[in-house]
Amino acid sequence: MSNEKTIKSALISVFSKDGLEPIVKELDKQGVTIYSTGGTEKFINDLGVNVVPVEDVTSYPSILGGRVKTLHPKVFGGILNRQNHDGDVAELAEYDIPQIDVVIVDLYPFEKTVASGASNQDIIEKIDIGGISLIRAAAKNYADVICVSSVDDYAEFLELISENNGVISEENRKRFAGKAFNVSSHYDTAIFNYFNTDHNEAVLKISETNGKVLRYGENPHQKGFFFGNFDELFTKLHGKELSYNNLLDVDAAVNLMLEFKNDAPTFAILKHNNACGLAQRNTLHEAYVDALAGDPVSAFGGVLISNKEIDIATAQEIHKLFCEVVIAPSFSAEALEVLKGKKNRILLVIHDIDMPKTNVRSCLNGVLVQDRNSITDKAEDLKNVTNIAPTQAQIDDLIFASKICKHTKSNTIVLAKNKQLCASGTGQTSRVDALEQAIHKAGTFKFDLNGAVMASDAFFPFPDCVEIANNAGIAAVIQPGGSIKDQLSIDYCNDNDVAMVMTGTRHFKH
Ligand SMILES: NC(=O)c1ncn([C@@H]2O[C@H](COP(=O)(O)O)[C@@H](O)[C@H]2O)c1NC=O
Repeated sequence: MSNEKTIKSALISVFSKDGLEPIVKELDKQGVTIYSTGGTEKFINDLGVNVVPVEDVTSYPSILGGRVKTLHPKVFGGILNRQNHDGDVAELAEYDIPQIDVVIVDLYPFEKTVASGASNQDIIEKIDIGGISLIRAAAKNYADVICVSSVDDYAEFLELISENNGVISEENRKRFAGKAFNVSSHYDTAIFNYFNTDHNEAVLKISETNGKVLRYGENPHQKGFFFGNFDELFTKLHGKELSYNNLLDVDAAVNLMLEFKNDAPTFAILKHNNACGLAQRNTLHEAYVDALAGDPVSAFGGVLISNKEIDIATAQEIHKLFCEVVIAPSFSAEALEVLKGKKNRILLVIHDIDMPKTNVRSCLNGVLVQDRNSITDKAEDLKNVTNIAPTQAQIDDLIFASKICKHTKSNTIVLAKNKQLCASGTGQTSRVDALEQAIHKAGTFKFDLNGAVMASDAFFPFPDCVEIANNAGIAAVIQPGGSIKDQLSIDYCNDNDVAMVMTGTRHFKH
């Protein structure tokens, strides 16, 4: 597939002029005729390079405030004609249409304008029409034309023309056409998603152009990729590349800690997406020590997150533990110095931005999409259903436990006391199993469950769980309620002086 073509003419119309200068100079050196639009033409002129205004080709001015400038048969004829087609060649001559061999476009920055919070009118004006049409036309006719559709490709294009003195193979023209359709489809996806903010259309369009190849997927024999903007959420200060499993744990950790964002110092340790330790204290150091006490065995190799700056005292404690990732809103300089002491330890500063409002996951031969679980149980939402009401300290613990429960794999039971996670049962097929796992674990790490509270992600279908919990010393329970047999659990609690509140909100996490 060699079919080489020598560049003799180029149409350049770019929003950002950054990085264009060396290309213009190289094209000029090779004697290429350059056509260009308003601002780009001025830029090229200012470089002292000869340039033909596109108006000279179209014999028409740029109109409607620039909405129409290259949209003309003489421009698109010059790009779309087939050079091996006698009819096309004759029409070019008949209508005095110049041949165009290269199209270089940088589109109006639609996504950036949306992200900047600009007005609707400003955003609409940043929907590029002429530029996207130039890209599509040039890419379609890659048999004769090369399309440079992004600033990201300038360096490669410059190398191609410099090395081969303007001669471009069909292979390269086709490759650049592929890049161009990537640019145009991504651009249109962004526009569609702007118009479909209320999800009125049951259509999912995701376009991620900065995919990252991961070392491997969940296991070494699986390929893995991450499609997303990691740098928007985090600044990575130190450590090895994040793996597929690290990313999943980081996601779980961030979502969990958002529940405690504005609270007193809180520290969480996660393993395989579930919290194995979490505590809230007056200082971060105490919070870390008590989070670790929740399960010092599971904490090995875990992901750590705090809602406050990591100070030196906390860092010195953390440094004794082998952990994969530490995430915090900031690190003091001394803390950073200590934590950098392990070469591979990943240190991430989390930025203050919102997480997406929807969750997406693969399902069968498609994807499932749902709203993010944005409900956090609050004291004012609790309905006391037992004769005795929980004390204020118990209410605080119930809310604390419920927040952890919401971010733990179902079925789950979370046991907590004095703002410390005592233990949880995670991802069990029965609620009783989850509770028994939690009680067993609490015993392993010597927690006294007398006076502790229990949170359940879903209702109790039978009174068995409250009975087992009461026998373990649990004093108060939080659950959504909604079982036809709720009364049996309520009766048991009343007979045994256990307080129970209902939230009306289920927190399944599958
Ligand atoms: N209206 C048109 O015919 C048209 N042709 C090219 N553009 C865009 O105009 C920009 C360049 O404009 P200028 O050279 O005037 O700075 C580029 O982002 C290009 O994609 C156009 N603008 C928007 O659609």
